[in-house]
Parts: sequence; C-alpha cells; structure tokens
Amino acid sequence: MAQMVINGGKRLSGSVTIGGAKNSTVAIIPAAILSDTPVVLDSVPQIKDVYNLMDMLADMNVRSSFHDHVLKIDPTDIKLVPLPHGKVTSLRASYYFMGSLLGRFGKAVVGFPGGDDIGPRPIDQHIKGFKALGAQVKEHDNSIVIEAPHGLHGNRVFLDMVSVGATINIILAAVRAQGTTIIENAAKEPEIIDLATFLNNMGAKIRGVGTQTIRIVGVPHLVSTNSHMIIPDRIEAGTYLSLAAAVGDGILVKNIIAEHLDAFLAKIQEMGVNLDVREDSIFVYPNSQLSGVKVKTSPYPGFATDLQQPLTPLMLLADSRSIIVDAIYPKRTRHIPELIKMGAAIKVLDGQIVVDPTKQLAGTEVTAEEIRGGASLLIAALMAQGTTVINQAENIMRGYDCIIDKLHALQADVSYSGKESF
Ligand SMILES: CC(=O)N[C@H]1[C@@H](OP(=O)(O)OP(=O)(O)OC[C@H]2O[C@@H](n3ccc(=O)[nH]c3=O)[C@H](O)[C@@H]2O)O[C@H](CO)[C@@H](O)[C@@H]1O
Ligand SMILES: C=C(OP(=O)(O)O)C(=O)O
Repeated sequence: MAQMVINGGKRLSGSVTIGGAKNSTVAIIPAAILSDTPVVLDSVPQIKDVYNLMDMLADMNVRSSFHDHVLKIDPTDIKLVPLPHGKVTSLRASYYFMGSLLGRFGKAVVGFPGGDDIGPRPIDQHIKGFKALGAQVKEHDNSIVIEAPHGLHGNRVFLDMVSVGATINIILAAVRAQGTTIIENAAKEPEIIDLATFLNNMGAKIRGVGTQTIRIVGVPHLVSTNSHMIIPDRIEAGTYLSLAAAVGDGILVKNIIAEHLDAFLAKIQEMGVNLDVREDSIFVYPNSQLSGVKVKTSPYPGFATDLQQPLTPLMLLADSRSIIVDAIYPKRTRHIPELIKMGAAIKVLDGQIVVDPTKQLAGTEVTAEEIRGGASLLIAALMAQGTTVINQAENIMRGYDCIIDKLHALQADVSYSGKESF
C-alpha cells in the first residue's frame, strides 16, 4: 500500500503545468489497436492507468514504449487474446478493449472492468450498442464474450442515459463496421472529441462529436501518419485551481482550455474566488472571503462529477453552507468520513453532501478510496495544521500526472512511498 505524507498549513505559490487528459488517453490507447500502422501519442500523462493499459497491450503482442510523455504503440503484430482478469480490473477504461477488439477482430473477451468504486457502474448501454451493430453478447466466467460472426453493421443506437463510456465504446466498434452508425443522446465530453480527432486523422469518418447525435460511416482501414497530441486534463486543472484557491498565495495553472471548465469556473467565481483567465492559463489570486454555493453534477457541459470531491475542501473555507448533489454518482461520498476525521463540518444528508464552515482542519491518518476522493484529502491535508498520512495513495496515482513533482514546484511539503514513484 502506498502512502502520501503531507505537512500542511503552509501557503503555496508558483506555477503548475497541466498534463494530457486521463480520460482521453485511456480511450485513445485502446483505439490505437484499430490502426494498421504504428501510432504516436504526445502529451500523455504519466499515470498508473497508462502503465496498466500498456501491460494489457503487451498481452496482445502490441509493443509500446513511453518516454517524456510520448507513447509509441505498434499494433501491427496484434494477436486476439482473451483479457479475462489481471490488469482489466485495475481500471475502468479496460472496457474500451471490448469496442476496439470487436472493431478489429469481430470478437472480444474482456473481464468486468475496475476503476473507481463510486457506486454502481453498469455497462448495459455499451452492450445494447454492440448488439445493435449485430454482435452477440454473453457472460462467461466473469467475462463478457462479444462476437459478431456475420460482421458488424451500422445501425441507430439511442442511449437511455448520457454515457461517456458507452458513447466511446460504440464509436470504437462502429468505426470499421460496414455502413453508418448513428448514436443519439450521445455524451459530449471534450475527451470524446479528442478520440474522434485521433480516429478521423487516421481516416475514420466520425461527424457530430460534441453534439447529441454522432454519425459514423465505417471505413475498412485506419492508417496513422501524424502523432496525436492529447488535450489538457480539465479535471486535473480543476483540482489545482481548487487547491490554489484553498492554500495559494498566487498560483498560475498553465496548459488549460478554459472553455472545458466553464461550469467549474462559474461556480468558483460565484464562491468569490478571484481568477485571471488568460489564453491558455489561469492565475488564482489569494482569497480572503468565500461564500457557500450549491453544486449539482451533470453530464458535460454541466458541472463534472469528477470535480465535486476536489472542490469540497474549498467549500469548508466559505462563510456559509454549501450543498453538493451528485446526480451522476449519488454514492460518491467515500471521502466524507475521512474529511470528518480531519475535523471537517460535513455530512451526507438525504443523498446530499452538506458542507459547513470549518475554522481549522487537523492532520491525521486517512484513506484514499479512489482518485478524486484522494485529491480531496490531499487538498484538505495541505489546508490542515500538522501531518496527514493518506493511505492507499496509489489511487491518486491513477489519475494525476507527476503529482509529487508538481506539488514540490508549488513548495508543498509532500512525500510519497509506493511502487509508482512517478
Ligand atoms: C474513463 C472515463 O472516462 N471515466 C469517466 C466516465 O466514466 P463512465 O464512462 O464509466 O461513466 P458514464 O458516463 O458511462 O456514466 C454516467 C452515468 O450513466 C450510468 N450508466 C452508464 C453506462 C451504462 O451502460 N449504464 C448506466 O447506467 C452510470 O452508472 C452513471 O450514473 O464518465 C464519468 C462521468 O462523467 C466520469 O466520472 C469518469 O471519470
Ligand atoms: C471516476 C474516474 O475514473 P474512472 O472512470 O477511470 O474510474 C475519475 O477519473 O474520476
């Protein structure tokens, strides 16, 4: 088990540069096996999910190398193998191999995915999409077995709810299918646009990404000719903005696409956070007076569920009550008992997170049950007097690029002991 040790109570300053988006990267790596030629990705975040996906690629005889944020993937000698367990359960995005193996081989055997334990995460819409394209889907030995003996054929799929994962998985399966697939009620996240840009640059015909209707005309082959630069991670950016507002004495957060953070920026400005939004960076001024706000998460462009936890510690500094309603993952509250251990006046009441003004947090031993819960504890620890030990800190490493170096650059007193020493 990895631990992060934080000596809090210090004001931080300096600048931090945001890495490539986790949720783009973890879709684009599985998508790379749809290419007939080697693929090069740039601005890839140094996170645990990337290393786990590389291990899964190796199981399929796909060579990959990762240096200085450049990831090279050569799928030319790929072999169809079942991916029943092992790394599959270490992250959510392993389920994208269902769509991409199906698109490449017309068959996939993939175990049930892991990822953050933030409440029930069914995949019925993914399966509905695969079936609509002509695949047969069954469960065997804790794996999903998907086969399209007569090939995949484009079709219309109306998603019952807006799902990032189902939208991406259907794109991956449809991109080399025969005919046209139309996804309605599709998710609009910027990471889906990034995936489509990557695939279109290799010859795919995907139109309408970023709207609720996506149209995919299948093509027989994909060929990569240029490297693809991953977009900046809006969730990492929101986390550092929240940290900067909570403990900063003036912090510049660089490599940001501010439009991807509209709902988050509007909310922290409503709290009274003083920001200077520049072309591709945001300067956060030291804050004095903050007010409580109400946050309700919803699919993009709404307030991201992945940012409710990193925002929570900042709410403790407000002079009035804040309320969070996570409409996407109502059970995403495993960090709350840990924040209470640190002295936070916070509770879960009727499915809502109620955050009351808290004068001072105190360092103690807590556990990061998942990525964003871990980020929330990290910010709280930087605010707290004394030492905080975060157990299971490897969960934070699933999604935050070079986090220890970035925190050191801001003068934070943080150390990490664990296998993932990046
Ligand atoms: C790797 C990745 O990109 N992860 C993100 C992705 O997760 P993920 O793709 O798993 O999340 P979805 O967008 O699919 O989930 C949205 C909602 O739909 C429900 N649902 C989804 C699929 C399905 O078949 N059936 C169903 O009921 C889910 O339980 C959830 O309540 O989007 C989430 C919501 O923005 C983010 O928190 C995750 O960071
Ligand atoms: C929930 C998240 O990730 P995943 O879907 O990969 O578990 C997240 O990044 O906050």
